[in-house]
Amino acid sequence: MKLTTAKRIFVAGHRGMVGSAVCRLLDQRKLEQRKSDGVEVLTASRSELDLTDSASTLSYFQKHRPDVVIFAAAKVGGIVANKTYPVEFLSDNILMAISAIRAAHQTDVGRFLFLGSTCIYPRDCQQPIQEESLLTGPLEPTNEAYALAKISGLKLCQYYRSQYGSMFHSAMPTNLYGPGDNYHPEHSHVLPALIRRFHEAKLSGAPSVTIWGTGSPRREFLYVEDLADALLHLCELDDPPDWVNVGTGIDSTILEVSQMVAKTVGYEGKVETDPSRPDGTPVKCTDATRLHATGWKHQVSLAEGLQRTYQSFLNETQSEQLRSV
Ligand SMILES: NC(=O)C1=CN([C@@H]2O[C@H](COP(=O)(O)OP(=O)(O)OC[C@H]3O[C@@H](n4cnc5c(N)ncnc54)[C@H](OP(=O)(O)O)[C@@H]3O)[C@@H](O)[C@H]2O)C=CC1
Ligand SMILES: C[C@H]1O[C@H](OP(=O)(O)OP(=O)(O)OC[C@H]2O[C@@H](n3cnc4c(=O)[nH]c(N)nc43)[C@H](O)[C@@H]2O)[C@@H](O)[C@@H](O)C1=O
Repeated sequence: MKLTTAKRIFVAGHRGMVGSAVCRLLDQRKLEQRKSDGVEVLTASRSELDLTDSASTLSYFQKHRPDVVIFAAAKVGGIVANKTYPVEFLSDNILMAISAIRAAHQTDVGRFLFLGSTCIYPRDCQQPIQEESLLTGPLEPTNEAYALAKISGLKLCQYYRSQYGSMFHSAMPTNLYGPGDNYHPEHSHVLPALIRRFHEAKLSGAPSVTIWGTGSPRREFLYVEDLADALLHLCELDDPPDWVNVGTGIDSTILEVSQMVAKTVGYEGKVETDPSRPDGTPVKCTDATRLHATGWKHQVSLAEGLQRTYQSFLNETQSEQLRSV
């Protein structure tokens, strides 16, 4: 089953940054026009469907019978949220993955695309990170819980595919950013945290902004609308990889990235570091060879993506829709 032949497409986590970008892209591609042929994009808020509840998840799948599932629901957060709440990051994410993947099998879903993260790879694995590095060494302690849940989801998809022939496969996105991100000062990822902090410093005229850690870790960033495009592309492949990195192959230090954010926001003060805060993985950059071999490459540079994200941050702040949870 391919996306373009599906009648019912379930986007799990449609209110999140990734799920909402996938829904916007489906809409742009006029899948809505196929409504006359009975094509539907299915969504369910958490109050309608708690995906950690396997019985409710199975009944939802039995009732709505999706053909294709893009699974962008998860408990998500930055380095401090992951480090502080390992119980929830492991248990919620593993329950969601197992409930949904099993329900998909039990209701004959034609394609299931699971989303993991590049934090599944060993902390000190060879760079750039190839898919083959999975399970070759210890995980980064700050996100071990989340990574274990994501590895389980990826492996469960792979096992259903090999044991039952199900078209279940996974994408491992690198660090993401873009419209609809979470701007919580402590729990968010680095880019939304810094956009907010530099913006507030500009407004208050603060002489300096402090970033966490030493500023030396290297990270790769992908604009969420590029990710949405990659996910739809993967859903069209006849024989997709069991799991594939989705990234740009380009990384920068956190200090360099913070200077880019300052420039985007128009902040002219100093940038200071706080080494008492965790650095996490020293380097995390994907090898995008497997992805490129499927015929997909990112389009949006970090400088351009930051401009677009800052604009959406300003719009979200003005309309009081800023997510900060
Ligand atoms: N953001 C990033 O940098 C990266 C994200 N990813 C992966 O991409 C996917 C999407 O992440 P992102 O969009 O950033 O995350 P968000 O936090 O923005 O969105 C997550 C979505 O999952 C929903 N959700 C959480 N728990 C439940 C539950 N128990 N039942 C039903 N729905 C639930 C949330 O619902 P509600 O709106 O009600 O809270 C929300 O809509 C995740 O799998 C994540 O692991 C991978 C790499 C990097
Ligand atoms: C996507 C990925 O995201 C998480 O891993 P992470 O890559 O470490 O994510 P992060 O965005 O929170 O931090 C990146 C770097 O940036 C530095 N940093 C500076 N200043 C701020 C700051 O103000 N906030 C944050 N969060 N980080 C900051 C921070 O110290 C670190 O060195 C995983 O837990 C897991 O969720 C996962 O898969």
